[in-house]
Amino acid sequence: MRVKICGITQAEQGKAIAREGATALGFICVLSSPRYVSAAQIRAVVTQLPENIDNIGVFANSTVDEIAQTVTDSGLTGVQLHGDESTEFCYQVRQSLPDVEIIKALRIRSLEDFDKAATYTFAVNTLLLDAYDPQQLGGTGKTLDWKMLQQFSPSCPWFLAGGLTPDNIVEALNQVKPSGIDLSSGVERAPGDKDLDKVAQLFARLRGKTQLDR
Ligand SMILES: O=C(O)c1ccccc1NCC(=O)[C@H](O)[C@H](O)COP(=O)(O)O
Repeated sequence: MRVKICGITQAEQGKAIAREGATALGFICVLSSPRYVSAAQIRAVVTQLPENIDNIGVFANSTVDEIAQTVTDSGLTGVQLHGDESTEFCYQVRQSLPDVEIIKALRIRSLEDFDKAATYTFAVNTLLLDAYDPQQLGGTGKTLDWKMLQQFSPSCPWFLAGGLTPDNIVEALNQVKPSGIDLSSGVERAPGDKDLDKVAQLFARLRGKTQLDR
């Protein structure tokens, strides 16, 4: 299973989290987020990481040119589209960046959103399901209805996100079988400042539960 830890801002924390077993790190490229990092800051982190780590930039309602420029400047290997991007826009990003993993994040409110998610599978490599919040796009700490997610089986790999913590991860994975998990505020001291004890606790619980990739 893939494990993505999102909202990395510091190289030392990124390196430590990769050593613990993360398969992917997420970097927030959304200016309004307290976890925002510039392309230069991302590059300073990714150059210190092992090559097998996926480095995912999280964008919301950016243009294709802005995304492509950030990928070039930073060394990102993946792009997560976390705003209101259409299927056509996702496809355009995929065409522009053929060697980059394209992840579409959807903020789920009801069962109907599963049908919407299915419409993106032709345009992206991977889906990510996050919790809905009227004020914040992501990093909210809110959980999804895991029981409802038992009905979600898209034709592409997908990440479960939203309020996952070392304390609830085993319960979540007992109910849902995603291809990967994504955590941010559940392993933080403050926005953008990861709590390495919580990260260690998370991987200890995962090792007892599931086969990690790598
Ligand atoms: O984390 C942010 O600040 C953020 C801001 C704007 C768009 C997306 C953002 N985060 C996206 C993520 O992938 C988070 O990991 C995801 O929302 C889960 O967060 P959490 O519920 O805190 O685990």
